[in-house]
Amino acid sequence: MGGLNVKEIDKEKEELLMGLKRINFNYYPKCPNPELSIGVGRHSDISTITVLLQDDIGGLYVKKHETNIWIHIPPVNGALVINIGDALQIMSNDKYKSVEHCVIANGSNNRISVPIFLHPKATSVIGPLKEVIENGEKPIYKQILYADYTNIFFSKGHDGKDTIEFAKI
Ligand SMILES: O=C(O)CCC(=O)C(=O)O
Ligand SMILES: [Fe+2]
Repeated sequence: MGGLNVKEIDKEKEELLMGLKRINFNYYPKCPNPELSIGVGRHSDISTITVLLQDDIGGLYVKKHETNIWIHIPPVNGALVINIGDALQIMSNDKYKSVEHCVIANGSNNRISVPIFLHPKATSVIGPLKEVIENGEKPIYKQILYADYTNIFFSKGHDGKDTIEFAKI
C-alpha cells in the first residue's frame, strides 16, 4: 500500500480493504464440446484482491491490459494466483487495475478452482482513498456503497470490466 501513500493499515483500513472474506469452490465438469461452451465468461473480480488456488488442469486466461491479447495462466504446483479486483482499482484511483479474466472449458478433464475473495464490507463506502487524492489528484470514481456495487455485478451476466463504469464520476 506504500505506492498508494498509505503509511499504516489500521483497523479501519483493514475493514475497508478486506472486512469481508468469501471463499468459492468452482467445479468445471469436463465438457464434450468445449468450443461451444464457456467455463466462466470474461469478468474482473469485484474484490480488493483475489487469492486463487487452481488444480493442474489449466484453462484460466487473463487479458493483457489495453490489448486484446489473452494469456494462459499455467498451473504451477504449490503456487497461488493473486488477482487485483475492482475495489482496489477504485480505491487506488486507477493506480492498480483489476484484471479481466475468463476460464475455458476442458474437453477431457474436470477442473476445480478455489478463489478466496478479500472484499470491503457490504456496509463500507468505497471510493478513491483520501491518501491517494490528497495531493490534488482528480478522483475518477465516486463514493459508493459496496453493497450497491455488488448488486450491480450480480444483477447481470459477465461482460468484461463493465461493472466499474457504474462507479465512475
Ligand atoms: O476458475 C478459475 O480459475 C477462476 C474463477 C473465477 O474467475 C472466479 O471465480 O471469479
Ligand atoms: Fe474471477
